[in-house]
Amino acid sequence: MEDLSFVPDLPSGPLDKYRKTASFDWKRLKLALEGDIELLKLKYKIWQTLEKDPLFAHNTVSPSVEEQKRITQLQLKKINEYKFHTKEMVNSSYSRRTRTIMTINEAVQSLNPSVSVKMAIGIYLFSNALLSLGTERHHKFYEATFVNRETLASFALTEIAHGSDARLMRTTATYDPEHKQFVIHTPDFEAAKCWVGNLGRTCTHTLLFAQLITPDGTNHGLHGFLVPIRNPETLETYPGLIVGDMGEKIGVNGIDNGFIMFNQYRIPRENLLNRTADVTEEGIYESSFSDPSKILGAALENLSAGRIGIMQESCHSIASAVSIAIRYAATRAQFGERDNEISLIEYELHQWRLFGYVAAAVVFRMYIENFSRVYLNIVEKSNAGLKVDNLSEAVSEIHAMVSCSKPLLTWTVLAAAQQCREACGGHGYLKCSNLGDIRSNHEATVTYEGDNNVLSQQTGNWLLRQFDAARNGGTVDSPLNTVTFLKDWERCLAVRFRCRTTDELKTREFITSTYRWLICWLLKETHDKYESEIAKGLSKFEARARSQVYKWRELTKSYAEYLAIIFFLESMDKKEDGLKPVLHKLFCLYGLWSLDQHLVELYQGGYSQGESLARLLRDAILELCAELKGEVVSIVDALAPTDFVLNSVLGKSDGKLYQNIQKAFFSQPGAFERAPWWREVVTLPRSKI
Ligand SMILES: Cc1cc2nc3c(=O)[nH]c(=O)nc-3n(C[C@H](O)[C@H](O)[C@H](O)COP(=O)(O)OP(=O)(O)OC[C@H]3O[C@@H](n4cnc5c(N)ncnc54)[C@H](O)[C@@H]3O)c2cc1C
Repeated sequence: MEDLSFVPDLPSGPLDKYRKTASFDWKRLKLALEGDIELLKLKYKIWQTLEKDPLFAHNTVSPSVEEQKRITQLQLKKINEYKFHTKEMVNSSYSRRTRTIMTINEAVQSLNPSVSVKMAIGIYLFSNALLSLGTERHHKFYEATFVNRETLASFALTEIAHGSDARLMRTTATYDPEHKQFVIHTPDFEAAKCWVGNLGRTCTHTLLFAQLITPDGTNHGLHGFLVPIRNPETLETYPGLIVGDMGEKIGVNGIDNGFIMFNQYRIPRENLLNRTADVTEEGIYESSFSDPSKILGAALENLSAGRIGIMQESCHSIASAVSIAIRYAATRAQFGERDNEISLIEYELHQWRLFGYVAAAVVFRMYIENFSRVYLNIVEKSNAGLKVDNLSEAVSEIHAMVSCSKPLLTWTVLAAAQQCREACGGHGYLKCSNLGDIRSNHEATVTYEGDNNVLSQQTGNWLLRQFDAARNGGTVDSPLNTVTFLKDWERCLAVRFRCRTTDELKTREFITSTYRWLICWLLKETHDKYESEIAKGLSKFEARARSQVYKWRELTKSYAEYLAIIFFLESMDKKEDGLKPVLHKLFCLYGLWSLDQHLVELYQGGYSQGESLARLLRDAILELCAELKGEVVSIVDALAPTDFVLNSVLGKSDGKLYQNIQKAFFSQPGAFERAPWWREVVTLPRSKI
């Protein structure tokens, strides 16, 4: 067994009562959730290093927005100086290097999400784009960004008037053969690029997406360009640019989101990222794709890694949120007798509100860990020119998986953060509970890198294509095996609910087969609805828009939940035996808790009749909550980062709730002082004037 002594022991205290009842060793579970001991060590090394550095000390009062930007940028610089990205890591295989980058990002995210977003966009997304969209001639920019950390970049796609619909964006890059340059231009404010992270104050370059126009006037669609923005020595923007900071947001204020307008701004021809398409010196357009939308697709596919990063960060946010709420629930008592009050964790209602999210935190973590591994292996093989069976089908399947999983995870984490805040009552509303910051810093993930409601529609497209193939005797293209069952869709749909006891529901067979029924039924419903709209004469776009509510959207959500479940199970089977009983309970709780939200469809589609499905399902959920009560404190010990990183007065691992709150109140700057503005509000009696 691995030596886990580098994970510090937890202090003894009031939480011991519930720690003693756990059936497993929390450090072993921690390792199982991380999936790799070297990466777990790296995380602790980062946390322990940053804890000692005053630049990373927590503030008791929120600094001004400008100050948050300054601190975030300084923190990023310092992280680069610490060189957690060792030479060995830079030179390791693609898959190892990316997993290490992702680990550094996650470790930093738990401490300050603004820094990790800055780093993810400014270094990783940009350098990844240079590798996948650029060629040899862009390698020096890769070196400057990824290896030497001299360049900080940004990613400029969104415009004021167009976000989700990238195709109609209006920034142009017109080729000038005389000077061998592209001329970038913004026709008006509605076409200004906006929301661009790092652009407002700091970035030196941006990866710009603009409509490429050749001298014959042909528009070849959106392409990626490498565009210098600021002098790296003075941080002054170059002439021909109007660049501004977007001001205060409702979260992640350490990031300088900016807008930009280009006034006939010239860049060298070589700054076109030309892996998929190029323009010759004379101005002739050459592409390996015949369809311009495919070029955009290839460019945006690069975002998959970014979306996986968002999912990993979301796993950390939910882990922190539930850790705070569970430790609070175990140490906070309300009602009962004096000296024998009842801890919140004993209440069934409280368990039901929180334990589903604890289960989600564990299932998501193992799902994403397993999925990232599969994804990176495929990319690595394909980059190395090795044969990957059905590569293009695998890429489509991965895109479909990511496009519904990012919505599922980010939405669930947002709901979890809110529930955890409420579960800590008034104290949860304190800034020093950290639940407010976890929630508001997480919130934007449901919108950026693809708005959830729009992004998940792409999963529906792919699922319906596979369903069509299955119905017409064609091939279901699912190299990752996520929907191979569609070949037997009629048999899946013939399954009926037959259980008589809750134990029969607490099984992988019940949960997975019910999900397969649900997906097949929703596919059929969505397909029928879509076809009926087409039959009325609507275009494909209109028919799709008319098939979203209760159909397409439910379908992609169910598929995402199914993915989480099957990838979790595959991972669980490889874990040590001592952890399997608790992991099985968490799996069952997540599966049944999620199915509970689909009861309407299960009845509507005739999967079950009568009251027993709803009754048994809900009884099973409550039984699982009761069974997990003795485990849950140790589960969150495995999920939680160090106390310094968790940064919550309610969630400290010593469980000394009231001592910790007192310390926070008593050390609040100026807490006991008379208000400095007291003179302005006191009305003195006339006689004393
Ligand atoms: C904190 C933050 C950071 C960001 N960073 C960057 C960055 O670095 N670079 C960058 O380029 N962009 C960035 N963005 C922008 C982000 O990518 C866009 O906000 C996102 O793509 C959504 O586009 P939009 O805001 O124009 O929303 P819209 O497309 O206008 O959507 C508004 C609403 O309408 C709904 N909607 C749209 N189309 C449909 C449809 N067909 N059917 C049903 N509903 C629909 C959407 O679901 C959404 O709820 C950032 C945004 C935020 C909040």
